[in-house]
This record gives sequence, structure tokens and C-alpha cells, in this order.
Amino acid sequence: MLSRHQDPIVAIATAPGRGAVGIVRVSGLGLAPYVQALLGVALKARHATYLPFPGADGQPIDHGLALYFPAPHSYTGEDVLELQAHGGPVVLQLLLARCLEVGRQHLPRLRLAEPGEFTERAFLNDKLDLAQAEAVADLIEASTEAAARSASRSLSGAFSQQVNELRERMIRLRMLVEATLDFPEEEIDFLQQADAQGQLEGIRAALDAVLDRARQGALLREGIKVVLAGQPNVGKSSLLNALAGAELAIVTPIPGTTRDKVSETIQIEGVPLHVIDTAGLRAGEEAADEVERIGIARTWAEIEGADAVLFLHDLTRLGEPGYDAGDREIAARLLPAARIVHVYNKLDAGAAPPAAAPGERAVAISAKTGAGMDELRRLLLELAGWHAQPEGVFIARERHVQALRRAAQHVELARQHAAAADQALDLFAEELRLAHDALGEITGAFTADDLLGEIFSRFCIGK
Ligand SMILES: Nc1nc2c(c(=O)[nH]1)N(C=O)[C@@H](CNc1ccc(C(=O)N[C@@H](CCC(=O)O)C(=O)O)cc1)CN2
Ligand SMILES: Nc1nc2c(ncn2[C@@H]2O[C@H](COP(=O)(O)OP(=O)(O)OP(=O)(O)O)[C@@H](O)[C@H]2O)c(=O)[nH]1
Ligand SMILES: [Mg+2]
Repeated sequence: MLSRHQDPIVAIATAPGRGAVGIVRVSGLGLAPYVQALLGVALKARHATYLPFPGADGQPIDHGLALYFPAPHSYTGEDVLELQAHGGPVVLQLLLARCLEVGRQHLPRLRLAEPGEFTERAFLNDKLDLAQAEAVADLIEASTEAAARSASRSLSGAFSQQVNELRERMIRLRMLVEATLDFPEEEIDFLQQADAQGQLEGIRAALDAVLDRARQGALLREGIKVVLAGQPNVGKSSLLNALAGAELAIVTPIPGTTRDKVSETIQIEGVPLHVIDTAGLRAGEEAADEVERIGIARTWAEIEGADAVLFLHDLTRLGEPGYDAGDREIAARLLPAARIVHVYNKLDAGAAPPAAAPGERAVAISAKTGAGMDELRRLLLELAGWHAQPEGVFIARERHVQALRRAAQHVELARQHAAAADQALDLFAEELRLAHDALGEITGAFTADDLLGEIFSRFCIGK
């Protein structure tokens, strides 16, 4: 049975809407007769040819550039034909329809490509590994310059190369151990001779460095969710506006102004922060109307899912018994404290902030004048776990970070077996194998079909 991976495919490769140029792309094996039938000429490999794109009646649909990349020297590794036309949606739809129509006679299985299918072919034909294919999508999705640069770095193979180097070091060490296992009489001296512990330490240090860079990359890709919380009127909406540099949320002196959440993605040093302004948390049994009560329930739901909570306090009201009690009540519900930054607002109008408790993150700001905002941004990056990476970050996904963590756990178990009195070499080798396989999931050396389907289905059409 022929798999869907063998069907020739076609799609509009450029973004929907109008553009200066639009591209229809065909990929499959044995496209040469099809190209001849579609365009009436044979195209020179990898040369731009300006020519009419004829419709069914022989009249040109458009004039444009045709490119033909014979297999295997193409993006997908198959024959690829590109029609670079004027970028109008109707022109491109007509060209697409014409490609399918000619396909019915000359390329019977030609069909529309599914999302990500061109890149999936590139992966299946070993043009890209899985981490690089994912970087293609991440490059297109990148919302900041830093994210785009690191996606480009991963696409060119920097991440994969480090993963592969680690895998090779693991294989070498494993082969050494397994050779020893075959000659048990020599086992005794193995660890000293091969310096297995030293090699393992080296692998572990390299793995930690890659994990750190990948974690930074995942941060650039996913960002973190930051919730602004506190009593009514403390200046949450003002802070959102100050962070965003735009009047997004309504600010008034009336407590209870914000009811529904207002979200905005901002960036600090290229790290996306998804900031959510919420309804002020009214303490105790204080009356709030129905709308505000629902708003407050939603605030708590947002706090549940937050990576960081900015707990705002109003410096002009510190010391008011009712106000202080309200803050204490919120603080009691806001555990665990690790994700919290205490933000003392209205520095321009209020008292000096209290001294921070040990281990507490706190900053005094004025959302109005901008005082303290740089320190707040610095604290947010620190909370996110961001630190400058001299060698540059490569984009990575949560699944890569998980695989690296699993590999690190197996390396640690291997270390324990090597250090144990009985030096269980078979178990040592087995843990190394598991670490090696975990890394293989990153580049797609071992990856279940359903995971592949899941990854590529999230691409846009025509990619
Ligand atoms: N017009 C156009 N621009 C594009 C793409 C495309 O498919 N078409 N790309 C699509 O994402 C990206 C470029 N990616 C590409 C990757 C490899 C090959 C390619 O022909 N590779 C051959 C030959 C390499 C060489 O000559 O050195 C190969 O790998 O064998 C083409 C595009 C971005 N720009
Ligand atoms: N002096 C001074 N006033 C501020 C500052 N930040 C906010 N305010 C004022 O405090 C009042 C409340 O600000 P908001 O940003 O609406 O407060 P909020 O926490 O969003 O309030 P709710 O949505 O009602 O929970 C407004 O009158 C703001 O102008 C500040 O840094 N200094
Ligand atoms: Mg508000």
C-alpha cells in the first residue's frame, strides 16, 4: 500500500491575503512530465524562468517565475516546482486549481498538502532533523527578534549538533562498558582504566550546559504568564499600562474599575511576558456586586495558572487597619511565595516601602512616574529564570527540555551505579542507553508516529 507520504502535494506557500508575490509549490517524485504538461516547457534545474502560467483554455492565468528543483536537491528532498506569481488571492487560487487539474491527467495522486507536510517530507527525507523542523515553525511564529534569532540558530542545526555530540559521547562510553562486560575477567580495572567516572562527569557537565541553553530557548518561545493582583485601586491597571507603554486598561480612582481581565504580551529583552490585569481582590465580607464577585473569582483562577504574581500594595494606604488586614488575607492565599514579587506602588505619593522580609522579592515603583520600573523588569526576568547567554540561545520547546531532563536523570543513575561498591556495569550501561534514547527523541531518531503527526499538524498550510 502506498503511504500518504508518497503522494505528490501542492499548496499555496505564501501567507493568505494580498502580497507583492505569491508562491504555489508542488512536491513529489517524477514531476518532470507534469511540469512539461503544466507549463508547456521543460525547466532548467534551479534556474528562474519567466514565462506564462497557462490556464485550461491556453490563456495565461498570470506571468511569473517558475523554479524547478529536481530531487534530491530541494527543500523537501523530492522534485519541487515553484510558481512565483503575483500575490493576489484569486490568482493563486486559480493557479492552485490549475495545478490540481493538470495533476488529474499527469500526476494522478496530486492532492492538497496538509499543514506542515512539506517540512514533514524534508524530515522524512533527512533534509532536516526533528528539532530543525520544529525550528522552521518557531521561526515563522517568532514574536520577538531574540526568538527569531534563536530559531534561526536551531534551524541551522546548532541545537541538534550539541545533542548529537552528547549522544556520541554516550555511545562511546557505552561501547567501552559493554566490551568490558563481554570479558568479565577484565572488568575489575575497567573504571580506573577508562576513567568512566571522569567521562561521565564530562557528559553531565555538557548536558547541563545544553539543558540551560534549551531552557532559555523554551522561555523565549513560550514566555511566562504574569498576573497582576492586589486590592482594588492599588494601581494594577496603571502598572499594566506602564509595562505595555500604552493605555490598554481603564484607570480610574474608583475601586473596582477592572472587572474582566485585560491581557497583553509585552517583552523584556526579547522574553515574552503574558501580563494579565485582573479585578481587585476585595477582602473579607466587604460588599461587592455580582459582576465584581465573578471578576474576583476569575482573578484567583488566573493566579492558579500564573508563573509569576505581582502582588501590588498601595504605599499611600499602608497602615490603614482595614487595608493591612486585606493584604494579609490575600498574602495568606497567595502561597507558594516563590512566584511572588511584592510591588509597592505610588512611590511618588506615599510612604517609604517596608523592609523586605528575608527571601522576599520586593520592589517599590510608581506606575505614574515610571520610578522603579527597571528594577521590576529585572526581577521579572530573574523570576522567569532568564540570564544572558554569551553563546546565544537556541530555540527549544518544552518537549526538548523534558527529554534533556530525562537524559540527565539517567546519567545521574549511571553515576550512582559506577560509584556503588559493586560497580554494576550492566546497569551503568543500561542507564547510558536510556539517556542516549531520550536525547534521540529531540532530533527524531526515536519518535513515535503520533508525536510526529502532532508536531507537523501545528504548522501552517503550505509550510
Ligand atoms: N522560494 C522559496 N524561498 C524559500 C523557501 C522555499 O521553499 N522557496 N524555503 C522553504 O522553507 C526557505 C529556504 N529553504 C530551502 C532549503 C533548501 C533548499 C534546497 O534547494 N536545498 C538543496 C540544495 C542546497 C544547495 O544548493 O546548497 C538541498 O538541500 O540539496 C531550498 C530552500 C526560505 N525561502
Ligand atoms: N500617585 C499615584 N497614583 C497612582 C499610581 N498608580 C495608580 N495610581 C492611581 O490610583 C488609582 C487606581 O489606579 P488603577 O490602575 O485603576 O488601580 P487598579 O488596581 O487597577 O484598580 P481596580 O481595577 O479598581 O482594582 C487611579 O486614580 C490611578 O491614577 C502611582 O504610581 N502614583
Ligand atoms: Mg484596574
